[in-house]
Amino acid sequence: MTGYNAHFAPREPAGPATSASTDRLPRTGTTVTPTTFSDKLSAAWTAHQSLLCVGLDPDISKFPGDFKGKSDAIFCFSKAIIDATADLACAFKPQIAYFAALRAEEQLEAICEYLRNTYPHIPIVLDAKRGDIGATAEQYAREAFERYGADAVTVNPYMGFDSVAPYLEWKDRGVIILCRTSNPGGSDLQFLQVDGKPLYQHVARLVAEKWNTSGQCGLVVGATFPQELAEVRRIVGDMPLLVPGIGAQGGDVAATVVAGKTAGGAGMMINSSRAILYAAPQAGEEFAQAARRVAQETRDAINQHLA
Ligand SMILES: O=C(O)c1cc(=O)[nH]c(=O)n1[C@@H]1O[C@H](COP(=O)(O)O)[C@@H](O)[C@H]1O
Repeated sequence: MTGYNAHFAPREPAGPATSASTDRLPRTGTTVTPTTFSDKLSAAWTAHQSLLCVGLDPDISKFPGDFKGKSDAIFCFSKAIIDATADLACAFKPQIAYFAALRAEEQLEAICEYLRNTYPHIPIVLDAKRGDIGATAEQYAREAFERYGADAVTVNPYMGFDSVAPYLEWKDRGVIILCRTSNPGGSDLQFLQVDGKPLYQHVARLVAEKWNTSGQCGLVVGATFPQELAEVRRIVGDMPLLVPGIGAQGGDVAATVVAGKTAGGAGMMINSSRAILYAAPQAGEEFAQAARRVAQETRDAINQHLA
C-alpha cells in the first residue's frame, strides 16, 4: 500500500516547546521524523504540550459577517482558525459533512493540503464515521487517505472486521473506531448487555486484542461519559482515544482527563469544535483571537489535571 512519502512532502520533526514551566506531557530527548499516525500524534502531544484536538466543523450560518457571500468562505474561516490555534493543538479534526453538504469538498481538500504544507507535524483526523462492505470501504479509505491525505479517519465498527480491514491496510494511518459515543442516543445500542457486558466494552476489547495488529487503531469515547472512558482506558492500555464532548456538549474537562489519561500522562485527543470555532469575542477581539483564547484556556485546563 502506498505510504506517506510517496504522496506528500517529507515530514518535519516537531519543534520543541519553549516554556518549561507549562510542561505536563512527557518529553523525549531525540527528534525523529514520525512515519506513522501514532508517532506523529505522540510528537505533537509533546511538541505542543497539548491533548487538545481542534474540531473543524465550519457552519457558514455562524461565520462573522465579512465571510458572507465569499465562494471560499469555508476555507478562509477554517484557515484563520487553524493559524490561530495550531501551536495549541495536538490534532485537527475536519468533519466531512460540513463540507459535503455544501458541495465544498474542494475546500476540504485545500484545507488538508494547507495543513500538510504549513503544519506537517500536526495530524489530520478526518471525521467521516464511515462503515460499509469491504469493496466500498476500500474507496472510502482512498477518499480519506489519498484524496484528503488524512493521517487518520473515524470509522464505524457496526459492520464488523471486513468493513474495517481496508482502512487497516494503510499501515501508516490511524483508524479511529467508534466505541462509546458522546451523544445520549449512543446508549441505545452501545449499552446493550451482551454476555454480561455492555456492547461498547466488547468493541474496545475486540479492537485492542484482535484488530489492532499494526498498532494503528484508536477508539472514540465521549467526554460526556467519564466512567465509561475510564473503563475503556483500563481495557485498551495506551491506545490513543479521540474524546469529543467537552465544550458545547458540556463534558467535564477534569473528569475526562483523570478518566482517560495514560500512565505516561497522554493518550487522548480531546476534541472541542463549536466552543472554539464560535467563541464569543470579548471587547477588542476578533473571531480568530477569541478562538485562540478559548483553545488556550481549554489546553491549559486539560494540562492542569494531567500532573
Ligand atoms: O467521531 C467524532 O468526532 C464524534 C464522536 C462522538 O461520539 N461525538 C462527537 O461529537 N463527535 C464529533 O465531535 C465534534 C463535536 O463537536 P462539538 O460538540 O461542537 O465540540 C463533532 O464533529 C461531532 O461529529
